[in-house]
Amino acid sequence: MIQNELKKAVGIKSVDLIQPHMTVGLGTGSTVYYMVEELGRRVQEENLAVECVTTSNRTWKQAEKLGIPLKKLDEVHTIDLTIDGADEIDQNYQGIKGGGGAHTREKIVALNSHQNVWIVDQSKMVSHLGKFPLPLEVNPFGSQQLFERLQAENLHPVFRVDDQGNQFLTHMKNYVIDLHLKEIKHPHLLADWLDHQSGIIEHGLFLDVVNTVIIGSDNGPKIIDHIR
Ligand SMILES: O=C[C@H](O)[C@H](O)[C@H](O)COP(=O)(O)O
Repeated sequence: MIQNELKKAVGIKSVDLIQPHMTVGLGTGSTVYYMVEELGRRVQEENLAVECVTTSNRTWKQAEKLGIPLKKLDEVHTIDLTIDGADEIDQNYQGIKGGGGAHTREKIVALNSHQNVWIVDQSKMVSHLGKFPLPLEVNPFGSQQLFERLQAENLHPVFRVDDQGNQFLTHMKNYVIDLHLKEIKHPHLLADWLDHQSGIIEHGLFLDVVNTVIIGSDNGPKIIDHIR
């Protein structure tokens, strides 16, 4: 199966986990796109009653068009379930997110959710994290000094640029620095160090977050449940 078909299959499958009257977090990305389309269909055709918060303007616009009831994060008390994509998941179900630069809002929503589900095609499953560059959302103020600090630590930073070669901006108008690490041997130690650097708004290591992973494979979606 081609990659988009795998993404579509897991996107559709994940909507089965949404129960009536849940508050649901909607992630961001090309896999989540299919989940949101299917959720919109069930809201429209099957009167599935839910309220949703989103992790990006992109997802908000898509969900709004489909008539999915939306709330701002600060308007809800709890989030029952969040469904999101991931860029890499290792054998301990730790992840890297932020390939689209949406990881700050994604992490805020994830850490406020009772359950987190990641939907991925099989290419995202890896033995060790780090082949995918680790995204950092950084404050533009002092970003050059931060960049040099990251260089001095041998973390191989690269400022992300957009298609036109301009500085990539997140929707909060911050920069993204990607760390080209090849392999992250100690994800918790790295996350802890990054958490203590001024100027880093959020990094893309999502550790001990996910409860369920749905992996798209040629044999159909495979659900790994009760991870934590
Ligand atoms: O910033 C982007 C998000 O973290 C996405 O969830 C992640 O990049 C996976 O996206 P996709 O499903 O398009 O590969």
